[in-house]
Amino acid sequence: MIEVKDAIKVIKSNLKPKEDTKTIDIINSINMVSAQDIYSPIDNPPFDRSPYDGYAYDANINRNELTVVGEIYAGEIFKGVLHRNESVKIMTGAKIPNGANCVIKKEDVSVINENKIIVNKNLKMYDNYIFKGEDIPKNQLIIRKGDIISYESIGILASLGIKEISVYDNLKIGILNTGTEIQELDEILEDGKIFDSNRYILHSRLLKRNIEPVIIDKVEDEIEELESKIKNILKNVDILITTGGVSVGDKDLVPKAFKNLGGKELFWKVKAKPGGACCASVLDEKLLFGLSGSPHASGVVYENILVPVIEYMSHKDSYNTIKAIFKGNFNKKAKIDRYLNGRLYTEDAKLYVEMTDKKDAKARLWATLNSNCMIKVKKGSILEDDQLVEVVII
Ligand SMILES: Nc1nc2c(c(=O)[nH]1)N[C@H]1C(S)=C(S)[C@@H](COP(=O)(O)OP(=O)(O)OC[C@H]3O[C@@H](n4cnc5c(N)ncnc54)[C@H](O)[C@@H]3O)O[C@H]1N2
Ligand code: MOO
Repeated sequence: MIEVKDAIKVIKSNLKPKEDTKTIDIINSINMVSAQDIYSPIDNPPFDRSPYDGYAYDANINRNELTVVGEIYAGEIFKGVLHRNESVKIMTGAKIPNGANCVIKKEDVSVINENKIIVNKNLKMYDNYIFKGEDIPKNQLIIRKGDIISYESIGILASLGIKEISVYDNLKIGILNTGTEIQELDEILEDGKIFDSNRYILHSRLLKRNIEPVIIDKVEDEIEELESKIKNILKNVDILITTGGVSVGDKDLVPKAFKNLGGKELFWKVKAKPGGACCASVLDEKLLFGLSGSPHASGVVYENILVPVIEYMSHKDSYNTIKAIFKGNFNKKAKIDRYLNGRLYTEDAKLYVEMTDKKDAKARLWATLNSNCMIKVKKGSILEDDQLVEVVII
């Protein structure tokens, strides 16, 4: 039995981040990890432009009455050159014409007629003037290899005309739900059987992290069939996650199957409550991870061990824990770290967390319904009202 942090460590030391890359349209790149440094190929903005609707002119005027010699809208250009005491009516975003070096807002002029204005403010050169490349100059490093693509970075890429980028390929993950008792949702529930909820929870958990499982299958508690399914799935995945069959029962065959197939066992059982029943092996640089069949227990291990591992293998690092003020009481001491279903909420600009399952019954799915986090109770401790607690964002 090892600590959660050591479980993560031992997996990381036996597996490398996935190096495969692919080139994709930026529209599909949200939350992907860039596999390249990206430099700006152009200046942004690509030309000197006006920040206001107004009039562009040379600030070195020698009178405040100016002749209006033309008008430019955004997207258009003024072909001539402005002379002193001449101006051009200009709209926000339009290219500032040659000869002009400032823009006066429309509100700051008196219009005499179509061809004449009086400027009511003294502007200096480059007042109200946006320079070419002022936002992002050409050759600027905008995204580093390893950066997670955000919608802001997608916006910047688009503004620079970059349509495709190279990213690390998604991890290929397979799900294998084990158990003779589990049934498909469209079957009639037989006596002694249950519907397979783990598959749906796990699939959704992966989707939430932008990972579409490549294979989803189920298998009864029969060692040969189990081994053969695992073997087949492994051909196409980087990580295989199983649920069920990892404890000490006669039909808890998953650790045995991993071993029989030649997997190197990294651990069996971790110090977490619930979730202690789980196992991990590596085989051909792939991770075989056996989660417990119990839905909350498997969620604890998924969020606290698998997420950091998945993030690591995806070149990310975002195991999120924060501190919040605990509301309520929890008096059960345990010899190992415990994880409670919780709900974070804010009140008067403070972050609070409360339990969603007063009984902390590990098998209860209901308690997970309104949960948005897990509350960590360190071994040997209890929780008191208003104390600060560590919370894992899920
Ligand atoms: N003698 C002992 N018995 C058990 C121990 C122990 O230490 N000694 N540990 C208990 C704990 S804690 C847990 S957790 C479970 C872990 O069991 P497994 O991981 O082997 O999982 P199963 O036995 O296959 O299933 C547990 C539970 O979850 C239900 N289940 C299974 N698959 C699904 C699914 N796809 N969807 C919904 N529910 C599922 C299954 O029917 C069981 O009720 O072992 C304890 N026993
Ligand atoms: O070990 Mo079980 O996995 O506590 O719920």
